[in-house]
Amino acid sequence: VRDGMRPIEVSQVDGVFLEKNMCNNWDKIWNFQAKPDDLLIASYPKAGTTWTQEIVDLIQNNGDIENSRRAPIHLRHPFLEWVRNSFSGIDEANAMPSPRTLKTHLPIQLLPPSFWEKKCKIIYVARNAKDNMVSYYYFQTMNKGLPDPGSWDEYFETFMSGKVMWGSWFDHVKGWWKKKDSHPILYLFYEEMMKDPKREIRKVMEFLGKNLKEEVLDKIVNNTSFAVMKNNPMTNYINDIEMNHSLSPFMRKGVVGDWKNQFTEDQNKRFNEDYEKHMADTSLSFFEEL
Ligand SMILES: Nc1ncnc2c1ncn2[C@@H]1O[C@H](COP(=O)(O)O)[C@@H](OP(=O)(O)O)[C@H]1O
Ligand SMILES: CCc1ccc(OS(=O)(=O)O)cc1
Repeated sequence: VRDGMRPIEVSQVDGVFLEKNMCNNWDKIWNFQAKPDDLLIASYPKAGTTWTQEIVDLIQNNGDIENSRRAPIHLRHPFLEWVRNSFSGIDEANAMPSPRTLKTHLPIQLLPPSFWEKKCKIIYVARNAKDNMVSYYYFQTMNKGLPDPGSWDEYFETFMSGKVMWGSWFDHVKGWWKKKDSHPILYLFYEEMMKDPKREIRKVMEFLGKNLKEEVLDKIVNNTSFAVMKNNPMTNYINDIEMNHSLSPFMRKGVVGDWKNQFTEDQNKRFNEDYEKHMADTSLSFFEEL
């Protein structure tokens, strides 16, 4: 597939749509050598990745705000599979001293096997499909490093068929959910993070084996709020040359239930029917409003 309007070509690895550069570099990605003390943050795109990254970074830095503002978030945590011009997430990760925190959007079956072999800790964050779809639509609108989404109605079909970058939302969230029973994976939900951020931040802290004082946790809650991250140039991607924030800001709304402003009644009905079928074989469930 070639997107004529943008400098991007899309291809597939094992039936999952990925940028062509990633597919051409697939051997290098697949053979990436993880280390036992690597921490991986994994997610479907637009599920709350950046939010989770900032929480993790602040916990690792014992709540030191200045330290977490040392660099934009994408430089603090290499985006493993991303390849662009001279940039390679794998090269960035290989050049980084340990302990490393890495980011990926790969579905479970495409994660380099060394992460399993080295028993690396993984934090996965998931978001309800409807809000995730709306957020992804606006992100593809503003990010010319991703395919043009077309109209909302067109995108609705594309998303439902899983023909988006990093593949089907359904396969992604279900695959990672299943794996958590046999591997150290902390599975977070965007909606739970919205409902009780301190409780979820504490979970991350415990998973990382840290013990921070209450006041430090409160500081992390405040500094990872939507409002603070939206104004923080180290988390809001304001200087990313591929993103046009005037079309839609990276830090867009940051709420649960925004899908109600986007889905038509018909789309909601169709979505719910398909959803039932796709999710019949999993114990995983989501809140789509708070
Ligand atoms: N601190 C925060 N609190 C709540 N939502 C946040 C957040 N930081 C980012 N987000 C939201 O998370 C989504 C981006 O996810 P990712 O980091 O995986 O790309 C966007 O959702 P919306 O587009 O719904 O606003 C963004 O606004
Ligand atoms: C186009 C590069 C890019 C940047 C960020 C992405 O997703 S997320 O913000 O981490 O969810 C995806 C692609």
